[in-house]
Amino acid sequence: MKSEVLVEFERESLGHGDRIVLSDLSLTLRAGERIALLGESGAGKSTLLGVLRQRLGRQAAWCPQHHGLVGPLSVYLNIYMARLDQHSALANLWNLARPLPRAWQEVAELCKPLGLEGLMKRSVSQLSGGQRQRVAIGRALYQQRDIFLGDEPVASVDPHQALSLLELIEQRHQGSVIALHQRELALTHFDRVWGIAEGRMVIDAPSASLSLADLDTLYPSATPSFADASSIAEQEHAGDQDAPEVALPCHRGRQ
Ligand SMILES: Nc1ncnc2c1ncn2[C@@H]1O[C@H](COP(=O)(O)OP(=O)(O)OP(=O)(O)O)[C@@H](O)[C@H]1O
Repeated sequence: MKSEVLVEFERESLGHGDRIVLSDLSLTLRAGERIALLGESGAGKSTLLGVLRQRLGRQAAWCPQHHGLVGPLSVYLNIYMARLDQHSALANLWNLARPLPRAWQEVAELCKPLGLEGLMKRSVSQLSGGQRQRVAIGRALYQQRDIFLGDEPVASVDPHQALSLLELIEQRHQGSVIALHQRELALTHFDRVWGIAEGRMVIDAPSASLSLADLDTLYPSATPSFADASSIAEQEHAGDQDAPEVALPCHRGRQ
């Protein structure tokens, strides 16, 4: 039996004002699905996530691409802000000046698996890019919603952290739609892949049925021919005996 349909698009066009980004979109998001959303920069991942967020409303936790954190405020307050609407105005005001013990404890428990426990009092403007990204994930987790929507939430962390963050997100949500560029993770840690290219959803398939080579087709501008690549290498490293070999983009996906 198929699970409940959460969002359905039927031959729709999505975009910004008069500008259409995705045409003729037919797509179904079902309860419990973990979806990796792939596509070149500018393909329309954020555009689709924005519409999903509108349609899912309070079912969805949101982790934006540029984090949306308030630099001068502490890690604690940035995470606490995710539930401002669940507390009274007085509690919120009090918390700005002096954290309430219960809220502090809740945020501290969340900070542990994010590796932020020693940083709760530090202002976000004093954190590294990866630490900020983990605060942004923490804020989305603190919303305690069913579905996690993330716009490249593991783009600034190392591969090991990316894995453990995805696992944490998975443990705490019934489903997710996550934009990312790590094709291996898309195949190994998600049920389904949505792939956008040239204004269309060109891949909508179980990850188990896809290969890295299939995902490479989403990045045409990152796949120069071997002849082109070696000619670039020759030009760039002419006369440079110790120059490193040019790494071909996406080479592991070729079969
Ligand atoms: N507010 C906006 N108004 C008009 N056009 C927009 C707006 N936001 C994005 N676009 C355009 O829509 C297209 C898709 O952008 P989008 O941000 O959805 O891509 P993306 O796949 O998320 O890219 P990236 O990986 O670089 O974040 C781009 O051509 C972009 O210039």
